[in-house]
Amino acid sequence: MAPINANDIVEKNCLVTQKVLPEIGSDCNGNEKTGYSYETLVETANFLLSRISEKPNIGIICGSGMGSYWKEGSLAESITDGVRIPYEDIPNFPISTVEGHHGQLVFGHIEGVSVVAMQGRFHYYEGYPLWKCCLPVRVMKLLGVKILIATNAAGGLNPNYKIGDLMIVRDHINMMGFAGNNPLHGPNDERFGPRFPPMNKAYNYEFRKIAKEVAKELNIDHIVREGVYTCLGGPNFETVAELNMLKMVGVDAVGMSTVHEVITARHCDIKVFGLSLITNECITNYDQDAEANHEEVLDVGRMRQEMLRKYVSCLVKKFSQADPDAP
Ligand SMILES: O=P(O)(O)O[C@@H]1C[C@H](O)[C@@H](CO)O1
Ligand SMILES: Nc1nc2[nH]cnc2c(=O)[nH]1
Repeated sequence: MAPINANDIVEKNCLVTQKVLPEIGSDCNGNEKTGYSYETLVETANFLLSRISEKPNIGIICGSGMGSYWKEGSLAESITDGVRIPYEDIPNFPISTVEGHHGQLVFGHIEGVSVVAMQGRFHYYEGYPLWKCCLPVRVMKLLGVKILIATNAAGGLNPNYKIGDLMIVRDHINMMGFAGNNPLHGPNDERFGPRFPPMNKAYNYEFRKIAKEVAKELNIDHIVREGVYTCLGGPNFETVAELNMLKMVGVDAVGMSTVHEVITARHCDIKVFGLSLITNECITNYDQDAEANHEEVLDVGRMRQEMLRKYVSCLVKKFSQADPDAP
């Protein structure tokens, strides 16, 4: 009998179990996939359009504790005329593996505005390359989305921030990008956007101004801050030395998402508003007993659920009125 060749087993298993998708591009060694083709994402968008009766104007990414779960009173639950489509039913979509992330798209209305919300997002630490984490943003573009509200849970590094505060994202530092890990890495398709997109106006000025005004109207301005967010790859929380380094370079809040989604959105000319819920205090000295943990992140999300629902709902309405492109 011929000896068993491990390669044959792997290859056979791959043929049976691997769903072959038309990913495009490669790195200079010719083996790293860098995206799905425009045409593939059009297929995904057409599938979704066949399930809904109105195109969404605003896309919302519900992060950990920001409506990523389906609970009474959450932002995603407040969407009226809701059409819910689980990620696993959507052609070419990844699936959500994070506790507290429901894993579905919700189409419908908030304050009369047509929206699509991601209940749960995709993270690098789940094993997805950045382009795949951001695939839904490109699909949103193809669905007609003009504005993206990207929310996240983050650790508060600014010593003035308290647990439960909200941070309007003024800007980000693309730490993973410093090492060349970027969702736009690989061949560029001009139908999405330019090869070298600017990022100095990543977070829309007008929306940030509106968000501060709305915070005053809702009487929550005492907990609403504005600052700089950074994303690290995760899944571990940071060491004391790492946090002190981030503090030195001007980071106010640390998370594991958003930055690459925002880059992808700006690349295809979607206007962006970013909002972080400060779910824990970053520990920047060695004397503290406390340790960061995901349960605390979800608990603080639950605690702020009602306020976030109100705040983001108002923002949806005001952004839609302020955006001359949005119907
Ligand atoms: O999905 P987001 O960025 O809101 O969630 C953050 C990052 C990790 O997924 C999780 C850690 O608790 O919170
Ligand atoms: N990287 C990181 N992500 C978070 N998400 C929620 N809290 C944190 C944190 O402290 N660090």
